[in-house]
Amino acid sequence: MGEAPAFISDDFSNGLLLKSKGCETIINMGCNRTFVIGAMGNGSDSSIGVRIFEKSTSEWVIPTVFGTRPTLSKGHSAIVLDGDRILVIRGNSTSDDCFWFLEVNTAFVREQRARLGSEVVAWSKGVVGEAQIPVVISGPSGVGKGTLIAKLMEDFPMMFGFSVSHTTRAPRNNEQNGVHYHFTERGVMEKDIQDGKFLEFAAVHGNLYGTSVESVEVVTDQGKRCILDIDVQGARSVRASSLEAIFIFICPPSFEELEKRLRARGTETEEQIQKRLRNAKAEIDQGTSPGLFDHTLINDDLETCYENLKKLLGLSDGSAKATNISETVHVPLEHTVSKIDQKILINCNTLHQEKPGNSMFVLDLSSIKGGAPGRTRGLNWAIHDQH
Ligand SMILES: Nc1nc2c(ncn2[C@@H]2O[C@H](COP(=O)(O)OP(=O)(O)O)[C@@H](O)[C@H]2O)c(=O)[nH]1
Ligand SMILES: Nc1ncnc2c1ncn2[C@@H]1O[C@H](COP(=O)(O)OP(=O)(O)O)[C@@H](O)[C@H]1O
Repeated sequence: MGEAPAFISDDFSNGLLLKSKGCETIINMGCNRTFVIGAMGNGSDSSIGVRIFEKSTSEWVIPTVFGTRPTLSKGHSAIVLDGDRILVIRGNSTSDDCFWFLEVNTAFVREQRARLGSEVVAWSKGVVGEAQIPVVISGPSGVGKGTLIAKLMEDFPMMFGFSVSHTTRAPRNNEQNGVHYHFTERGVMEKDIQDGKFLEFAAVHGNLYGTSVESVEVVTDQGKRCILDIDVQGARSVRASSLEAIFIFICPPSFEELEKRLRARGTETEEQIQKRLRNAKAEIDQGTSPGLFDHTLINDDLETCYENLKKLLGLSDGSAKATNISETVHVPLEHTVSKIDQKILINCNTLHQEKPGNSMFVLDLSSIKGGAPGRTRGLNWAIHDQH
């Protein structure tokens, strides 16, 4: 692309200032790079695009974009957070689709940049409220993971969401594509893994299984706590990744009982049952050895195990802390944004609206953790109505 446009502003090394032209915001990151966030760039017509002006070479770069992209709005504001990400606030929208993070130099972005050898950015949606860290549940085939997770989802539908994995295994009779798994061709899945779309993957019982970044994002974008049902290898990968989670291993009361359950379920051939039982030994060994899992639960009596699981997740009093989504507020098109320490102040000019006045929202960034898309969560906020 050609010359730098005339409207690029001077360098604002503290990153607090933004300048917009139409629906574009211009952010200088350090001395070398200017991010132009708006309609143009690599966004499709309906999403916010990003392009980067490299001052040292006077060249425009269109980065590879990870994560779910925000849809275009009539206007937005943007502000630099801690030098590694930009907070983008979509105007004329409500808090469930208002705060977006553009990760420009987080650990995840640096990792992907090194892997691809080209410029990378990553979007993630800011969910207002106490977003709780994902729950990883592992255990041998037939131990009752699916049964326990189904109970949790049924009892707390507003609180938990299931990360739908991809797998190359064939669906069972009762399984629906997109609900239990995304059933996928091996070649397609291998390509997606190569393209960095997976948080983790593993070969289990002769098939490929994996958690896509998007499958976790879909849940966290709803403000729900994500549950991952993954094998021990997957749990180890997640442990090693930047995704913070609580790790729970479900253990059978005995090997004989495991075999009985697996046979009683009646979903596998004899050959598949034998393979799963062989693998179960190693899984139980690894799962119960120290260091990987935070907690082990024995699933002997189902109700007792379920109660213990709820206890671990802070739900033992039976109270459904129904949702993480707090009060929804509207951020108008006209607003200003500033940053003081770990607080973002959004001052809304409501003069042109039905109920004129000024409202100030304060977003608390202290609970935001760095890392991959899907991790930039947990905004707390307070509303200071200045009517
Ligand atoms: N690493 C990894 N393992 C997965 C994933 N999804 C499912 N698994 C694991 O794959 C194994 C086989 O799952 P499945 O075929 O549904 O059989 P089941 O264990 O008998 O329910 C189980 O240990 C699951 O926890 C995933 O996304 N990643
Ligand atoms: N505590 C339990 N006691 C007896 N049967 C159980 C218990 N937990 C689960 N089951 C049964 O065992 C079988 C395997 O459970 P499932 O949830 O499919 O296991 P996983 O998802 O770990 O493979 C199912 O038929 C389920 O109804």
